[in-house]
Amino acid sequence: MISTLQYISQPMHLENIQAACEAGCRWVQLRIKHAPERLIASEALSAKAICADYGATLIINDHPHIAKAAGADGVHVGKNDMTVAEARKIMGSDAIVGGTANTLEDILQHVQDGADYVGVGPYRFTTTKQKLSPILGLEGIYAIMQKLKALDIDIPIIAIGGILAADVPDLMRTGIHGIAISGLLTHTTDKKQLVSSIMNDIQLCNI
Ligand SMILES: Cc1ncc(COP(=O)(O)OP(=O)(O)O)c(N)n1
Ligand SMILES: Cc1nc(C(=O)O)sc1CCOP(=O)(O)O
Ligand SMILES: [Mg+2]
Repeated sequence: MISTLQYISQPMHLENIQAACEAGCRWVQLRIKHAPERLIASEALSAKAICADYGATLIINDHPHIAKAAGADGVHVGKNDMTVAEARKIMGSDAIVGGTANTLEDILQHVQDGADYVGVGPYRFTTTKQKLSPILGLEGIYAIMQKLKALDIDIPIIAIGGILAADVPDLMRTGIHGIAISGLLTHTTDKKQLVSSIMNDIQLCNI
């Protein structure tokens, strides 16, 4: 089952992951950019231990070999990484493999490659990721969801990029499965309140 609320980690990764889990988030993506692979591998092992304590799913960004070695639940790959199909070969059929999309065509490719979910963004401008694809906004995400519906394609779509708590109801009404947040949760003091109010909004839109 793909969670409807996903936390994407930021520096002070282990502390932030612990805090996200403590606040009630049960899906974590370890996203460490521009660091030696041995450091990412060691952080992945520690992140795995934290997530195991909370029964949280752990996804490793960009690095299927590290994900597999750490016993993570899955991996997320984007345009500048290996393909979902290549990542699947490394991770095996039981693992979770997610891919990034900015267009309907990207999504269709990931579906063909056997993705379990697709992260679609950016919803709005964000400084968390460099070299952003074109901003989709609510209209862009809605248009993509309508096209998927017309094609009868049912894959969990996770919106990402600059998402704020107030965006959640409108975003969920486009038909997406859930959202991924990074800066919002990282920089919020009352994380428990934020997570529970977002989860509440997500649930209300699923009734
Ligand atoms: C859920 C989710 N969606 C999209 C991304 C972005 O992945 P990618 O395009 O590979 O960019 P980086 O995160 O590697 O900078 C993601 N990580 N998670
Ligand atoms: C990791 C990532 N991928 C994106 C994409 O558009 O593919 S946007 C993004 C950053 C998400 O962090 P925040 O919630 O702080 O904006
Ligand atoms: Mg990537």
